[in-house]
Amino acid sequence: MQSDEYGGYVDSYDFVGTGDAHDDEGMLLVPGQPGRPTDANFDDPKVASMPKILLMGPRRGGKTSIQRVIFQKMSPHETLFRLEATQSLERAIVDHTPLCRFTVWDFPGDFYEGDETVFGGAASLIFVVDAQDEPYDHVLQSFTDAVTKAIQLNPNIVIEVFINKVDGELFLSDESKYDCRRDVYTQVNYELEDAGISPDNINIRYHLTSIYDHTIYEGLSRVVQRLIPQLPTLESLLNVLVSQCSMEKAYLFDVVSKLFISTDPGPVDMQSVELCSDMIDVVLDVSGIYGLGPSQLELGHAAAAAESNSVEGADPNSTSENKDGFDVPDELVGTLISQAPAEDLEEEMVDPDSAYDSESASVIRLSNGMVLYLKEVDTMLALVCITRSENFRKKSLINYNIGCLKKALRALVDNESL
Ligand SMILES: Nc1nc2c(ncn2[C@@H]2O[C@H](COP(=O)(O)OP(=O)(O)OP(=O)(O)O)[C@@H](O)[C@H]2O)c(=O)[nH]1
Repeated sequence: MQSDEYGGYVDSYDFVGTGDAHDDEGMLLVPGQPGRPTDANFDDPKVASMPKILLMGPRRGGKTSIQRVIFQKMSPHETLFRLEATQSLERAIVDHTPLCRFTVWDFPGDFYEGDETVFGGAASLIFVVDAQDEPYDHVLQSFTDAVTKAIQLNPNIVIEVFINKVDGELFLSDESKYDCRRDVYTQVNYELEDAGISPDNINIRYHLTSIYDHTIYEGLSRVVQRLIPQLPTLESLLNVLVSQCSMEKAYLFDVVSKLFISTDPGPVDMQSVELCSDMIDVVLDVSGIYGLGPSQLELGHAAAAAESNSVEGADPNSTSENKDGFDVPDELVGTLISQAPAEDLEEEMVDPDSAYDSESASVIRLSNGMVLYLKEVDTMLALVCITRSENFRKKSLINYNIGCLKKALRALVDNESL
């Protein structure tokens, strides 16, 4: 039996590492998330209509590692010994939250010589360059080939260059990273001009990334944000929330991938994004350990709330309509409960599906007087706010406004599925 939702659940799974599933064309199918079905049909109109992100670039640049670390929660160190060279196109569906759905196409190294029509329906082309493998000229020639074909077939495609592996001894200083970016940028422009393409006519974004730190999340978040048609609406909703509640910053995170899909229009400070993203780990870990007792499952409380000094636990008496008065659909609570089998507790990795639900909330007070406030706002979507402690006193006002935001998000999702 298969559910009609791709983020839904089937009763037969092929987990990563327990056997590879192949589609009709013999392509290896990789689940978008551990526990997701691998027998997804990429020809299904619903899947086919999702935006496509293409991962291309030279061999061992780090394409598969990026995909596995972000979307399948492989630890960066594991990529060292668990990944073999990609032999054929690998595709994955990323469908954790209704506002952000897409497919990732991981091509084998070197420029893809096969069917160029793949560029046709693609939203983004990410070209992954190994920053530690100088000189880049040979690699960037194949980049020019890919870009030329991509923009010929699809002028709307967004080109992103991930200058990957900016870590280790070679890139200890920020200066060395910026030098590397400048080298790649100059070389790309040179190659494009050589191929008769004016670099001014193509919008190419450059990201310095490493799977060993937060830069890869930042780079992919920027890519993914461009795929969301409702982004301007999300930004203005967050803007209203931030100004009404005198917050410093608010981010919407996909809880599973930990990519931030939107924020208010104020400047983004990556340290604060990292902090918010770490908070998601804390919530999932604490909920995974303490939030899944049988009694809580019966009551529909898969969430625990963490606070650095004190813990704000979920109200044991609350029902599916929580204390803030938000309407939490009973079916949702029911689904979440049914997805939390006891054996999950034995898994080393916390399954976000079972550790995160409509009751999930957490407050962390920092020693510098700032407060981080996390609240569930939609399926696998978390709002993480940064606010001064003096502005956090009117918590009911903040919760009321977050309730309004939640309703607006639901309306956006419902509109989308019409
Ligand atoms: N230091 C460092 N190593 C990385 C990073 N990303 C990937 N690697 C390593 O690079 C090696 C190759 O990674 P892959 O993900 O297999 O590269 P690929 O581009 O998919 O290679 P093909 O499958 O041959 O196309 C692995 O040993 C990874 O551990 C990074 O950000 N920093």
